Amino acid sequence: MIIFDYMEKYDYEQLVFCHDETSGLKAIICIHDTTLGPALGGTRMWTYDSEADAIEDALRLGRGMTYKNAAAGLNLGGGKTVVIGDPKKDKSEELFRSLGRFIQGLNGRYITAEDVGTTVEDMDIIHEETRFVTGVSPAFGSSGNPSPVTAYGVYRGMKAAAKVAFGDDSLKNRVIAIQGVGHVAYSLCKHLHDEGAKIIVTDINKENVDCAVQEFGAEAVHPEEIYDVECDIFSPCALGAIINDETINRLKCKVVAGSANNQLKEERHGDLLEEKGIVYAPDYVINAGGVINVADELLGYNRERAMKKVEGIYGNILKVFEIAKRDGIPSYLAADRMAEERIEKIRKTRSNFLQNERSLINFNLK
Ligand SMILES: NC(=O)c1ccc[n+]([C@@H]2O[C@H](COP(=O)([O-])OP(=O)(O)OC[C@H]3O[C@@H](n4cnc5c(N)ncnc54)[C@H](O)[C@@H]3O)[C@@H](O)[C@H]2O)c1
Ligand SMILES: CC(C)C[C@H](N)C(=O)O
Repeated sequence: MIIFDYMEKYDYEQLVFCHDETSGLKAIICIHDTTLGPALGGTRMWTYDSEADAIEDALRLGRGMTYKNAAAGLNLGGGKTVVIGDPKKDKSEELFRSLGRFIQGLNGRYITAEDVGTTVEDMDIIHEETRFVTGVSPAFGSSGNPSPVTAYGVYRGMKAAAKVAFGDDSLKNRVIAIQGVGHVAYSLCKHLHDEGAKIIVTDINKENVDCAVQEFGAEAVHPEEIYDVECDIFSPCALGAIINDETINRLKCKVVAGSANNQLKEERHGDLLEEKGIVYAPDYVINAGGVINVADELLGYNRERAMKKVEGIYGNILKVFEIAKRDGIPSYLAADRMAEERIEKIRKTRSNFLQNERSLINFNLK
């Protein structure tokens, strides 16, 4: 990959390579766009096959956060960190403190939180070195693990998508097939079970499946069978790129609505879902509950205020489909348009000179 060509193509601001010999830290911090505010996005720890893969992931995920934060109505730009390493073997206090110092060095242009491979405990260590971290333990006045809140947002967005597809947002007796029943989907199952939905789950981790079967009366299927099950809603809550040429013609659902990031392998798969008459709830709109919740820490965490905003994911999904109808485009493009329109409007609104610009973020509270 020619890095500057890629950065120019998608208008990236900054890419930071972090190395620390003592801790073995090798990390990449991507800041995509800070028009709306400092870039907020999680830290992913993963065993990448190559450095090129890690750079590409940081770039792709950082840009995704710009769209997610903008569409969620947050005063935040988008960024992400990737740490090259095995989260099961390579974590240490010195590694996360070292990362915290690099983040502190960016002086608030980038704020981190949890992502795949990192936990509240890791954020607590980063917090030793920088205040530009969220998703820290409630003991610090912070919001803690974002997953249950992400799940609540997905539940709200799923109801909105059901309203678009079926004209009724009730999930009672709806058959919902969930791929991956980890942190987010476990909490999602609770909401669905409480509303009387029929749940089908799969996971490569048998313990997670057993738990969903016992606690929520879910039916279990083999991971490869999940694409073929007859259902109302298919909910991808494991991996990205699962809507692809191999899976798309197998889907027997009316709605795709789940927490996984980057569900469409390529944009054209969003067009194909539209052609098949499947209502697709764009991933970064429906899964924004976690970032909405951690972002509230920057104002002085107030759970009630944060949850009210997460409830709003219902309305955000409906708005996406209004734009899709207005402009005659598929929902994934409508979501992009919604985010881009907001960024452009705020860019213009804030372009005049102000002697004392008001900061929308209060870092001193942490
Ligand atoms: N945690 C959050 O707050 C949050 C916020 C936004 C987006 N997301 C996204 O939602 C998804 C789930 O996040 P999570 O925090 O629950 O992660 P998790 O790791 O706790 O859960 C993922 C689950 O998927 C399972 N899985 C992996 N590969 C699979 C496969 N091929 N088939 C079936 N199951 C498989 C794993 O065993 C695991 O149980 C991820 O894509 C993540 O990026 C999470
Ligand atoms: C800030 C984090 C809670 C973000 C989360 N990992 C996401 O992808 O939305």
